[in-house]
Amino acid sequence: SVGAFIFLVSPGLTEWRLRKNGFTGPTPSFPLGNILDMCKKEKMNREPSQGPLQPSHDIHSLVFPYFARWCKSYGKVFIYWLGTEPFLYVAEPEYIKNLSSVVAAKNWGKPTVFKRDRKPMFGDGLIMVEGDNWVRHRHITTPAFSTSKLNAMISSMVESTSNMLGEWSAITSAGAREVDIERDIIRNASEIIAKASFGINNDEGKAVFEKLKAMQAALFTSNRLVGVPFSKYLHAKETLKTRRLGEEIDGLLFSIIESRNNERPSNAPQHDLLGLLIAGNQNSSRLTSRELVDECKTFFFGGHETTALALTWTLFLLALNPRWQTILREEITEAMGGGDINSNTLTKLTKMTWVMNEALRLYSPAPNVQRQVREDIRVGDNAVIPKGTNIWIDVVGMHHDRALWGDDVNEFRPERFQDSPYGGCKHRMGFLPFGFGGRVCVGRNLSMMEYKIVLSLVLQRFSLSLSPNYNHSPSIMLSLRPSNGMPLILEPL
Ligand code: HEM
Repeated sequence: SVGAFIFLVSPGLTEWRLRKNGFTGPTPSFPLGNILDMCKKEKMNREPSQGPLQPSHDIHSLVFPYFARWCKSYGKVFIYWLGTEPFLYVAEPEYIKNLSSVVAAKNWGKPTVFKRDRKPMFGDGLIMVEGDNWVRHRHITTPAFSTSKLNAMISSMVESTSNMLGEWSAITSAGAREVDIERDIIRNASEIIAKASFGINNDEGKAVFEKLKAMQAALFTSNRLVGVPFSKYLHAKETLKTRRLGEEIDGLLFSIIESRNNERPSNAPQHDLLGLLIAGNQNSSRLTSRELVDECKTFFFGGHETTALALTWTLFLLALNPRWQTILREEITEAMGGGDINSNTLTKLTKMTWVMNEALRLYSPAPNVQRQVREDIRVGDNAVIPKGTNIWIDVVGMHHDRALWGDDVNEFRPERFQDSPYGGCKHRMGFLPFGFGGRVCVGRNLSMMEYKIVLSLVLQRFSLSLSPNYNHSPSIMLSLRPSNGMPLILEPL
């Protein structure tokens, strides 16, 4: 049929146009593109190369062996193929700056493959919407993330975290010392984000939370082959399960929104993000209930694992660097002055901000930023990037690039952020843990607040070291995770 013909031929045409425009890259095969190459090399590099207690932070060739290899042959900007989709690989900050000056935030697309595969998680929420719709979503969501609004969430974050630490204390006082902190930190962060997004103080909220967690577990098994045609049929059972859970979650969120819409204005306003969106949802560009549902899911999926992993990798780095545990503990004690954590305390934790940045640099939870070109664009001399090309920005690659950071690139040195918000990187677009331009992460203040609260409470109660059972194997499962968990030894203080 004509459809099949276009399906077979159009990637070839794009490949031809890209090559004609001077872009090189590994030769793709049909229909998998360069995927086999990517899978093969990944397995070969899985052998642990160091002892468990001296893990190396030089992780680029470990997590993206194929990119590290292709960079050697084709440089920091080249084309590769995920299935039948062309991706422009970019690990060159100046190139990103140029892209950013040619394409306005609202004209960026998100890769179609990525949208389709993540539909159950993000729907048409802020991460995925484009054009004028993105402008409208961004405009309505941004005020909900203002510092004054977020401050109302501090006490609930403290409460959830204190429960987790209570469990850790019970474990240590029963004689065990090793805890897989990754699992608990993710669980805590998912509770925090559910409370912050739509509230879980009633049965409906609790049910949404449980189903979202189940959906995440199902997505992990089904979402591996991004871009390969028909791959969802290989995981038919999980695909079906996710779809059913998705419908149940939507139904519950719709009814939460409906009952909130029907509440009298005299009722106490809800301080979660959904409540703030509903309160700010007055004029003609308001978000529909469908869109509000998708924002709730977007905040949940976009907001908890990323923050949890920033914390997990930080605790790992601190376990290896006891001196920084002491430095932070002193800063926390001084900032709190014997009182509780509040918004004032948090702003005083400047060294903790350096540590967060350094952890986000070495182990960026969002290992890449993805975009799609909606119109042919011209970057630099004559090279035209054809409409439909996906852009894959290798954040891990840039964060570990010696040419950008210097010889101490793979060392944990938070003080590099003391005088520079880019950590002394030679190019300010070389440090992109939260993306760039108008589409930069809307939740970064929320994540920083949560990060500081959790880290302060942990460091006040425990001193940390790495368990001999830890096996250093960071890998990409949507986000950058320790593939064998994060067992730490906790010493109560
Ligand atoms: C350490 C934690 C986090 C990291 C590393 C992170 C990272 C990112 C990155 C890389 C992007 C893409 C930006 C781009 O395309 O240029 C993004 C966008 C986004 N993030 Fe985050 N994020 C974090 C926490 C959060 C939290 C807590 C929330 C919400 C509660 C959130 C919600 C979003 C949303 C809605 C977008 C889409 C923004 C837009 O396209 O306008 N993120 N984030």
